[in-house]
Amino acid sequence: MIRIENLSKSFVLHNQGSATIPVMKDAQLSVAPGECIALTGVSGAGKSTLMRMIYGNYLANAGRIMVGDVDIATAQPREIISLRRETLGYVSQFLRVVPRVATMDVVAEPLLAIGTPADQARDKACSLLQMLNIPERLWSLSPTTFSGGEQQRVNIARGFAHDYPALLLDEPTASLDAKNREVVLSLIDAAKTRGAAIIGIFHDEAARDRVCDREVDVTGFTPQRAA
Ligand SMILES: Nc1ncnc2c1ncn2[C@@H]1O[C@H](COP(=O)(O)OP(=O)(O)OP(=O)(O)O)[C@@H](O)[C@H]1O
Repeated sequence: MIRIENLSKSFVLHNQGSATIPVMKDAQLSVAPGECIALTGVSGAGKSTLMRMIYGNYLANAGRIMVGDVDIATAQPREIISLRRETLGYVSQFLRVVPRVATMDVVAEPLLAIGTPADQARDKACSLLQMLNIPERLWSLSPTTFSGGEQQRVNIARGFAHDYPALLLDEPTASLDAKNREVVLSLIDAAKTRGAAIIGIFHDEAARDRVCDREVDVTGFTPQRAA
């Protein structure tokens, strides 16, 4: 479902004499439907950079990033937007809150975007918010004022509302209590069971061991080692 071939990335710092920082060279990675892989490696090794390239936020310098039959490395913005709507989900660490939009609608939005009838989208949103222990009295409020953990759970509910065939998870269990952490792990398990291909960054080692089938150490893709 996700296949990365010969992927390379350097950052050019235009405001610092165009200094070039090579971060990744010839990265290879393949994730099958139903498989969850963990990106590992020391801080600064390039885990977030790889994730951002797969989501199309950072442009690759060379190589291919196939998600289904779309190559993100060369796709037009329009194709990337459509891929993100239908195929590729991303649970980032922080919720990007739109002021004045009710929590329930924040969670239902990805379903409405693919044409799910409003009542069905709301039902799914409510059941996810319930599972993730967001008190019902908060559902009609904007999550702007929610605690860090509450915002993260709203973000997870939103990320799991639509059954994306491919899913990127950035620290999905960070700042969660034991009970909610279990809920998130069960959502990941369920996504694998329905055939989602998942790539995650998990600093929570026990969580990683529970849900990941494989670890990929991105240090192996740093230019010095690859040379
Ligand atoms: N936008 C950017 N501009 C310039 N350099 C960047 C940019 N983003 C990342 N880098 C550099 O790329 C390297 C990899 O960073 P990245 O954030 O991907 O590492 P990481 O493995 O996710 O680290 P951590 O575990 O600390 O989050 C670092 O040396 C970083 O300074």
